[in-house]
Amino acid sequence: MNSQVVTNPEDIARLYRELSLFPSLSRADVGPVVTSQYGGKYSNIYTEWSQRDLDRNENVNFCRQYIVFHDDKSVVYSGASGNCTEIKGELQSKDSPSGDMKAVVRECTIKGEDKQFLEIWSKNIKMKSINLTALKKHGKVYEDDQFGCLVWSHSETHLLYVAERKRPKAKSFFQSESPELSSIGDEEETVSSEEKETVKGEQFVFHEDWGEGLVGKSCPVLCVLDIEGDNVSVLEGVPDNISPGQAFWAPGDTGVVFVGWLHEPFRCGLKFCPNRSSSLYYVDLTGGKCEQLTSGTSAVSSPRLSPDQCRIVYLECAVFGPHMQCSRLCMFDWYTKKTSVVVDVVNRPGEDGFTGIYSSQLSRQCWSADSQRVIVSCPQRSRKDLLMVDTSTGSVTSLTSKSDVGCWCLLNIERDLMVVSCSSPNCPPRLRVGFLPPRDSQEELVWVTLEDSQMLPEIDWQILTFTPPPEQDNSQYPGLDFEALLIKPKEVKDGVKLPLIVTPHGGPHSVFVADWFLYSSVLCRMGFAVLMVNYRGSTGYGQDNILSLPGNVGTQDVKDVQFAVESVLKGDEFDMQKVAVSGGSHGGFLACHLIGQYPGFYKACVSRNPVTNLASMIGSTDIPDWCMVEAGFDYTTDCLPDPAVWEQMLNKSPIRYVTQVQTPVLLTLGEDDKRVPSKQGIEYYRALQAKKVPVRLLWYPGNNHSLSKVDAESDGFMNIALWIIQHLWK
Ligand SMILES: CSCC[C@H](NC=O)C(=O)N[C@@H](C)C(=O)N[C@@H](CO)C(=O)O
Repeated sequence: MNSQVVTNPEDIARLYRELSLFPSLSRADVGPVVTSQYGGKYSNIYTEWSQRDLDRNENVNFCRQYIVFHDDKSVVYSGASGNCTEIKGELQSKDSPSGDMKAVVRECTIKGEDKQFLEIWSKNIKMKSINLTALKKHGKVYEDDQFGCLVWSHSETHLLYVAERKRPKAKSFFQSESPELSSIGDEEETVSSEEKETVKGEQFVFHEDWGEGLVGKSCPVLCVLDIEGDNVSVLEGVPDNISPGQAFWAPGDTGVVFVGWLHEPFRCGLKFCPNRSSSLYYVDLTGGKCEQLTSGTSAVSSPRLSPDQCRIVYLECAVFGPHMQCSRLCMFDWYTKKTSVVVDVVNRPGEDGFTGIYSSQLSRQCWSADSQRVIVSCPQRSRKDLLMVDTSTGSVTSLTSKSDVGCWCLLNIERDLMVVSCSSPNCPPRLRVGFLPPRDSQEELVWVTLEDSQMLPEIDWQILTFTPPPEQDNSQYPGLDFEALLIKPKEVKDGVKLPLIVTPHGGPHSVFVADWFLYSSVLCRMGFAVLMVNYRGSTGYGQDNILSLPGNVGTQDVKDVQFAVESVLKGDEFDMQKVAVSGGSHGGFLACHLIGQYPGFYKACVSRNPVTNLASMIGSTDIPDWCMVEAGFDYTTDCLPDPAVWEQMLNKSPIRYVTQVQTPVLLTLGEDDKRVPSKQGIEYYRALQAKKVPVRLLWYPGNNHSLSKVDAESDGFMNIALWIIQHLWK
């Protein structure tokens, strides 16, 4: 075999183990400014990381702190303060604004029972530990990014968080009454309040939840802990037809502002679906009155209050339609009660290259100290950059587009000190800080690295741009181009042609930005080139690019990927007899389409939780609207099955081409997938078996759509790598 590919399973596992050690940055908090008696200033930076632990088969979370000496506008000196500490059992934590206290929502098991506590720490003492489970005021606390929050009031006397609404205990009509609780004769009835609330016949009522990644989360409620009084109250006044989340204290702690998602007539999947009907609301704490602050005709998310507590920025996009779209950055003026559009949707990027805002979530803190600017990290074509938005002019300036780093994520900004994670396909995440220069200043932004990582010199990467041939241009949205990330070994022995693994992303409205990808990095270190295709329909290229795909899935996206592959193969770097395709979800849809529409071209196929039949998916997925929209139909909640629609859906699905498939297929399915039900993969599996096409199915219990638990991710990688090797060199 004239190649330089690592094929020994032990060597592959060693490479995976080595590269999986690199942690990812999940959070950073900036502590208060401390001034020494000599006038020197410093702030503590608290960071949280996540790392795969293959031996414990879990993702381990840990924190590390740093000290940054500064003069409020530049970093003078910085360094780590102490080593890492593993974080266990902490669902949420948040320092108070002054930094004097820290709140922690902790989950622990006592005598076999899961319990949740809300702890208040001050200096070196745990001042309070409130047993939320015993209080029985609500269900489990929400720790997710969709609804969850843990917010100190400006006065530092109250804490705001989100939990599941308390559900009355249900019992059977035939359950015998427990004697000590029933009254006999003149004995005082001593029925506990809980017993009084118990309802019969409700044990098996279906409670729909918010779908993939939010399983069991159905009716969130806003909860407030009065720290001094030690009591928890569930906020009243929230309309019955909405699910509240992403809450924070209004100016002066007069009430609470939050996002409310409409959950009537039914809930659909909400994770990665920022197009769900939602509005900003305000509940006044004194009168309990609830006021809707935005129109209710759009989808909003990520409301963020300015430091001067005068304005709220938030993201807005259209309801239904493509699940990820170009967002508007809007602003609500607290005192005039007026909303305005700061940055509108960008249909086609202009001369300045700004392609629009694509983000389902602003960082927890994103305002500059002067309450005039907002920092957004979002995809700009195949990069992810930091954008500075001037909220009074709407101007957008990239702070990082000239950098050779491909991916910048804003973790936090406090008093203009930004904390960021930056990475590239050949460089795992690094932690950097830098002061945002004053408004209208020409000063250069200077980044200081707090935690470096190891650049991998063996990995080379570049961004390729493609213009579809005229016959593949989209007549409704003409002139669109697209890109791909090409990741390949830096050193290639003379005469060796690289094997190529083609990876279209899922979504379809998402994007591969030049970030650190574990799978691609290991495959590259094994000797493969990886082509990660951002076909038309990807986010980050303008709204027209996104809108060009719905109704054309299964053709335009498939042709874009094939065009990119054939363009790359024209060079003599790659071995066109050793090309594999691998994708997940909609990426799996594309992988199955490619092997059906180009029989024999791909020598191996890997498909993770693939969409294989839109018609059979619509009745079982948490995103039925996605099936209709991507097939080219408008969706309404009362739409019913229609044979003509199902025929179109079938025609656009990979299952339609399964009779042409020759390529061996590896399917990896998550048992708990609510997004693309595993029956999709099994339907395709059976069709291949019937055709006697080599097919292998891996089934991962306890895993959902992302297959991101350590066991599925690591076992999945080994099987994918060996499947590709087996069939590229047979
Ligand atoms: C982050 S884009 C997700 C878009 C879409 N959201 C809701 O419908 C979605 O979940 N699409 C799936 C079919 C899909 O392709 N998911 C991708 C991207 O998350 C995946 O790799 O799982």
